[in-house]
Amino acid sequence: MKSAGLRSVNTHSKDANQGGQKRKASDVQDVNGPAQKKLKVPSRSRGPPQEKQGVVSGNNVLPAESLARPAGEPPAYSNFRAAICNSLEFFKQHQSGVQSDDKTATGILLNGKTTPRDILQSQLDDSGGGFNTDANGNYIRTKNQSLDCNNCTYLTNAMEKGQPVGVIIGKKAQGKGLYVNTLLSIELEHHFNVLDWFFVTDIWPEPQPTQRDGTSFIHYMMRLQKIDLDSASWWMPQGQERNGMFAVGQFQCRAFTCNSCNLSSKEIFQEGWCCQTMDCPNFFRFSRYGVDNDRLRYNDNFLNERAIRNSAIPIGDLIRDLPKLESGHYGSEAQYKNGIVCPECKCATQRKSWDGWTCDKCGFQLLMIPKNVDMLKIHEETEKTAGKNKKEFHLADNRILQSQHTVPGYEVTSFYLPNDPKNHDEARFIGSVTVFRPDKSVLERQGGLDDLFQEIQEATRVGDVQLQRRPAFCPGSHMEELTSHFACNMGADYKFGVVVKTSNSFETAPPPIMKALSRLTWCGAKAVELTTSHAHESGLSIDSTSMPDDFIDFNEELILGYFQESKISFHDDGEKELGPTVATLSLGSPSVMSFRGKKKTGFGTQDKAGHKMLSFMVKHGDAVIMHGTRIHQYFEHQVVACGIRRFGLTCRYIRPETIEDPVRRQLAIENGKVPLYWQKQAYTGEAA
Ligand SMILES: O=C(O)CCC(=O)C(=O)O
Repeated sequence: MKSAGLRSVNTHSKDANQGGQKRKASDVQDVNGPAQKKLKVPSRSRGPPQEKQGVVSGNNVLPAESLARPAGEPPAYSNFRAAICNSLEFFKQHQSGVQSDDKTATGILLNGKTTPRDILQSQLDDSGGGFNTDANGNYIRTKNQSLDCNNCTYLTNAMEKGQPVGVIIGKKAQGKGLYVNTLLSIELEHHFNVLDWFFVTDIWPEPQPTQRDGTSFIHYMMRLQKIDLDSASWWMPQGQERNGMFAVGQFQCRAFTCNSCNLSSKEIFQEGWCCQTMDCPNFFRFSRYGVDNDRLRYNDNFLNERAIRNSAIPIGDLIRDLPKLESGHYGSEAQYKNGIVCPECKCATQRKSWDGWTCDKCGFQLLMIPKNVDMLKIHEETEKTAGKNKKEFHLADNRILQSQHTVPGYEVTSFYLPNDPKNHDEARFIGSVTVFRPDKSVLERQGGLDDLFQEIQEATRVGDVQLQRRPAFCPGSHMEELTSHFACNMGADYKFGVVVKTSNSFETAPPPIMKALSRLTWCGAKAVELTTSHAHESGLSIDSTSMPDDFIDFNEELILGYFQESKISFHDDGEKELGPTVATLSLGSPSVMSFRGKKKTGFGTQDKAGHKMLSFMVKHGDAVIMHGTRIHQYFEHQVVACGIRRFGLTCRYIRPETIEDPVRRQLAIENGKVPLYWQKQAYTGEAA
């Protein structure tokens, strides 16, 4: 989708500096009790994107200085669309302009005029929407709009029910770095701004003014009226707060019945009455001769009439209360990943930090450190997930080969992933995925994996492991999206799609991180040994360049923390810096891991990835080892958490010789060294 918000802009703004200022201790609220630690905010996310503002007048763009100051402040705002969508109950659409619940609109986003006749006043919004883009990416109508389209259906249902609809106003790009809202002539300080609650009073079709290419299409328009007619509207220019405020009954718009279709239509245009029933022969025929459809103007009685909302649907809070940890909750249930509206400055802010929220604008902090989850809860979740995933391993492609290995304390299963069918004369298999499933004693004994889960939870609770959500898409732009999971990197730097910056070396890493590294190093080496010897013994045709016989010790660990409903979507670990083995230890809630062929390979198509070829449940304590660089060329994997608290600790080998910058290269070498103390207590498996 070509969208204004997708434009990438400079992040070093005036706001960014304000956002970075030091906070007083009194600004920190702690929903758990007294504050135990300060929140850590990813430095790049402190400031909203910089933008210039202006107003469009005819064909000219006037500078922001020519705009009036608004009469008040929006009840919530943000420069990031995702922050708005995450923080508000009534609007969660990251792409579309209409939010619905049970096919009824609950919120809309207006980015400016979508039809030439769109109007936004103090108590009224008359607008349309729904353009297509032509081959050059220009917004243009290419067909009549149908009342059956999703958004029309949601808005019609909202009109029939008298549903309160929250309205947000945004800005559109009008040139490089210049953003405007063509509906208002006020200076909008923020990119997305909540207006108020409205309700839909009318929906009608109208032929839109002729486009540049000479075409004109029918489009549905809607009229929304502010619910609270008594309060002044913040978006009016200063000094004009009360302009356009009318009472019910003060104006009345006439309606007439069409003598052809027998249906009533309002007299909405100054040019006179016309029938607004689409399939009526009199549709849009004015009794006056020579009315120019391109120059129609709405009738004042239509604009100024105030309707009564007849509905039992309660008007909710525009802004939700700050979250409180409910009793019986652990703090990583899905709702605690929602954003908040800062109580001090009203900036909508996402939860970026494992331990709470820090306002993007003023730095206000709200702590909510997740409580440790016990094993009983994890067992419950595991049983529930196992009930839904009847097969331990789901192989949906017979080109994958499965083998079983005998290892004391573990059930070990390997899957050999096939070569891309496009590579006709090469090896049959290019990589392996090996799952180590520990038995009860490996999990439960002292110092076992159950204990390790408690240790890692504790490390995140006290701040020894600081997990953060980072930008995953469109970093720095209004459409920036954060990862679903929280991450922290230890050892050598791992730079992938999402940059996880760190100075944590293995020297200073907390014990659970080093214990996980030690176990994964053993699992990684064992998986390589088992799969290569099995392949040789069985005469499997494998690509030994992709899956070398030798295992290289890991020098990096990425810790991912997952709340309920968190996931890591389909991706690969194919960075050129990486060694051939990637090993993940799963602690806590179960999850489902899936592999699918990438698009442009013989498993998918030119523009679509293939189906899921291999899926399996990953339980608490399982280690999954991927061995083979070409796995990441042909396949991608995803992991979906099925519970409230999961950690995925993934170790890799970063090849220092691939790091060009000598300082970073040396740092990677130093940070990735395993201290002697930990080398001496390396995990060596379970006794037979
Ligand atoms: O959390 C997990 O189990 C897997 C994480 C992963 O896929 C990755 O770090 O690339």
